[in-house]
Amino acid sequence: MTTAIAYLGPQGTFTESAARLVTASSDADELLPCGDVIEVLRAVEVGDAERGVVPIENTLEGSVTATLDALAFDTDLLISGELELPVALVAAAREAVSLDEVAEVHSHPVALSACRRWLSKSLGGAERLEAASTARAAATVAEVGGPRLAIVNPLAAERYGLEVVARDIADRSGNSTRFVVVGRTLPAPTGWDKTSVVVFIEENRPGALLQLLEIFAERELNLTKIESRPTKHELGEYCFFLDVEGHLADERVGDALAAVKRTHRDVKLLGSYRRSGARRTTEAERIAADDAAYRDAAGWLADWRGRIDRSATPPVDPTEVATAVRNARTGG
Ligand SMILES: O=C(O)C(=O)Cc1ccccc1
Repeated sequence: MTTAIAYLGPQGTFTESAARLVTASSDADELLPCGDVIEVLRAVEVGDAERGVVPIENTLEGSVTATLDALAFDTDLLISGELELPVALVAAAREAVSLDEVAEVHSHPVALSACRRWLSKSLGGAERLEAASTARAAATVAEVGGPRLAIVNPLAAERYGLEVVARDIADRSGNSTRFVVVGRTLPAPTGWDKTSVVVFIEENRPGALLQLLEIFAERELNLTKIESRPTKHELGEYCFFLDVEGHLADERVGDALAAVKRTHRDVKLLGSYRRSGARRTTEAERIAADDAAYRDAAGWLADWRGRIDRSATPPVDPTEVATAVRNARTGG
């Protein structure tokens, strides 16, 4: 059984840095670079890797839609963890080039969008070419050379022998990316967790989304993400990606998910896993206290249900009472 970790490659991607952190805290013995997100998932599905690491969200660009769609439509693997990393973007070329000579800029769509302003200000005339990853773009530019730039991780520039021509080119500082670890396991609760689901709303009717959100609001559950994506069946038909604080083993979260399943049926669990960032003790305590209250209430109800006498017949029959009342009125 392999312990390899598949990731969006080739070597030098931001995802590789994330995968290395996962390796450092596990017994994984090998990193397996893959050409795109679907390939990462396939590597785990066929057993070439035990887990996979893929980018899911960027602070400047929002969701990595290829990943959301792959998780919703192309696999039954589950998210088992997440991590957030700062992302520094540089522009690099095979040999020194002046910015006004650049004819092509290659990179992953998220990286191209994250430095949109710099691109239009400094490279207005250059063609933008999307690559499967930043390192893929670096490899292309290293191979072809000429008046071409790749927008990449500084480490990738070094690895592919490129020369950095501009640094810190993202539209805002503090650009970071969230990566998820996917596999077959549903990890146990840690007290600081998150649950991701996709809900397919069957009927397009007023209030359908509100009804879904109310399930969480009524239970005082915090949603950290809500995003709609086309279902790809019909124009105008959407599904909703929700991230809710807490683990599906938490009573309150379980209760909400059961309500979502009851009202929407077509619900896909994407995973229940430890949230990134430091655990907030007060929040963890609230969840524990809350679970105790839910269990108390369930126990109270179970006690009363246990006292039901199923052999007892009702002491009065309403139809007999109605007949008696009518007869008394008519003097019959
Ligand atoms: O292409 C990469 O290096 C990736 O890991 C995907 C990505 C691209 C841009 C920002 C963050 C992650």
